[in-house]
Amino acid sequence: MAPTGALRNLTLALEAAVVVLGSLLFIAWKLYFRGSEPAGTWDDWWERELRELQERDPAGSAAVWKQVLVLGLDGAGKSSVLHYICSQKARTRIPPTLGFNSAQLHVEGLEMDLLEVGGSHNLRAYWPLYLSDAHVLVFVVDSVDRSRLLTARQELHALLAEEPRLPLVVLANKQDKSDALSTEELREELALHLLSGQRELFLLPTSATWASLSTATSVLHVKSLLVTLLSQP
Ligand SMILES: Nc1nc2c(ncn2[C@@H]2O[C@H](COP(=O)(O)OP(=O)(O)OP(=O)(O)O)[C@@H](O)[C@H]2O)c(=O)[nH]1
Ligand SMILES: [Mg+2]
Repeated sequence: MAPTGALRNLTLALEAAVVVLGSLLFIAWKLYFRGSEPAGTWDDWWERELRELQERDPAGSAAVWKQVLVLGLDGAGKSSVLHYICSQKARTRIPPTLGFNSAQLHVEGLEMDLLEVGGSHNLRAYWPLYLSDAHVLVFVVDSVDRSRLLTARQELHALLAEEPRLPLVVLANKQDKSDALSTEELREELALHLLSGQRELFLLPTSATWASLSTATSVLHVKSLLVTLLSQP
């Protein structure tokens, strides 16, 4: 029978060897990962690594959030514009918006929240409530709907009376139709010169249809404009 004392000594020696080996491995691991960095504490090293990672991957850093408010009379094409800005898939029927409709776009470090409030008469009373959170207003006009241009103009001017600085993008929509008014005619009809003052103002001809996505009136130009506009500090 082996003496108990010798067994205890062997166990102690083995434990000591494990501890020494563990310490050596830990030191080697630290030295290996620190490479040629100047001496610093463990915390310094970890913070430096994190900083480098964030610099290497700016998309991983927090995106800037901006809200785009999309308004205009019922049937002007707001939902269609939103759909084709966010998705390039053909859609045959887009139902009228009975309340709100929203879509999110993540482009170049920008988190864009596109919010449409329906344009029917009863919903227009809610439009002003959303202005204070908006970074830009997109106002969609049906370029064919001559009989309601005055209403569109009155609604737009009333809306912006208290918002002298809010950037405005007016879309002269349905330009694919042969009887559409031109942007020059709409600029006059909507009296846009009265709204320009201190704000950035754009008037774009658009066709919110799948067939027009690769044409000069594509809504993808609106997307580019919004990215440029909202990327400004
Ligand atoms: N030809 C053509 N039709 C369009 C265009 N934009 C929208 N439409 C059509 O117009 C109708 C109304 O479009 P919507 O996008 O629902 O209009 P809206 O402004 O969202 O209307 P509400 O939600 O009721 O306020 C739909 O039948 C669309 O397919 C366009 O540029 N060209
Ligand atoms: Mg709609």
